[in-house]
Amino acid sequence: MAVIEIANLMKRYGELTAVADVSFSVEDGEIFGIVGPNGAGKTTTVECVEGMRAPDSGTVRVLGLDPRRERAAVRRYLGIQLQSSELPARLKVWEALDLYSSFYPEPADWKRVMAEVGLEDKRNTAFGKLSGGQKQRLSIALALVGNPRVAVFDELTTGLDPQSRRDTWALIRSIRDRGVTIILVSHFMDEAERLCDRLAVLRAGRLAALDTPAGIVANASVPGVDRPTLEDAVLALTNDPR
Ligand SMILES: Nc1ncnc2c1ncn2[C@@H]1O[C@H](COP(=O)(O)OP(=O)(O)OP(=O)(O)O)[C@@H](O)[C@H]1O
Repeated sequence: MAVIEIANLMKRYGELTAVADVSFSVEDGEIFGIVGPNGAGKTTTVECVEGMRAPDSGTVRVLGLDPRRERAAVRRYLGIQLQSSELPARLKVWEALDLYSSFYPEPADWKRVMAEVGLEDKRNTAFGKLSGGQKQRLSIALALVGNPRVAVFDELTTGLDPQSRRDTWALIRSIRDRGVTIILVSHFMDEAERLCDRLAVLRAGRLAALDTPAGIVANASVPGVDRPTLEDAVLALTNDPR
């Protein structure tokens, strides 16, 4: 079953066409990655899924609902990762979780979510005193506290040390194993390869490829490289002057 369906999405900012024509579906229980260079339209695409931007044309459906016209209903099903700078510095970890869970009609038990992301021992710590990795884990917890069917993570592990990145990947897998469908916007090809079931590769607002990471590598034509990596394949697709 498709949880998210995007058909011929187009979005302009004035003269600039950020998303020209993008179509894909995300299946229930997938970890679906969106990759591509800066400015390719990744964030704009997920903002249309979240209902934060109105498409100029095309359709977006989340569990069959229109994220603009049925925004309140869609918000109940979607967990969105905050940019970590968006929380007040003095808010404590438990207060943030308690506050966010109050926004949802059927929230998860925030104490369980706090334990799942490994922040129990920081429950009384103010947001401003957390390390970068702990802030990131709190932002993941806040995306999960509403008990979402779909969670959207944009640049999940940017700025994290190698161990924290691996811990975050394990956390994302365990969230998926609980039945949450995940959309991940990433610049890290190792992350996309290890975590994602399928990838949409965007280039200048269009789909350059839609396949499993292994499928993208297998179909890549990277001149002069015998055994291309996913990064080689994605760079070849997104640098193609066609
Ligand atoms: N609010 C806005 N107003 C005007 N132009 C915008 C706005 N948001 C994004 N853009 C432009 O739209 C294009 C696509 O931006 P978008 O943020 O969707 O790309 P992205 O693939 O997420 O890039 P990045 O990897 O740098 O985050 C870019 O050229 C960007 O400058």
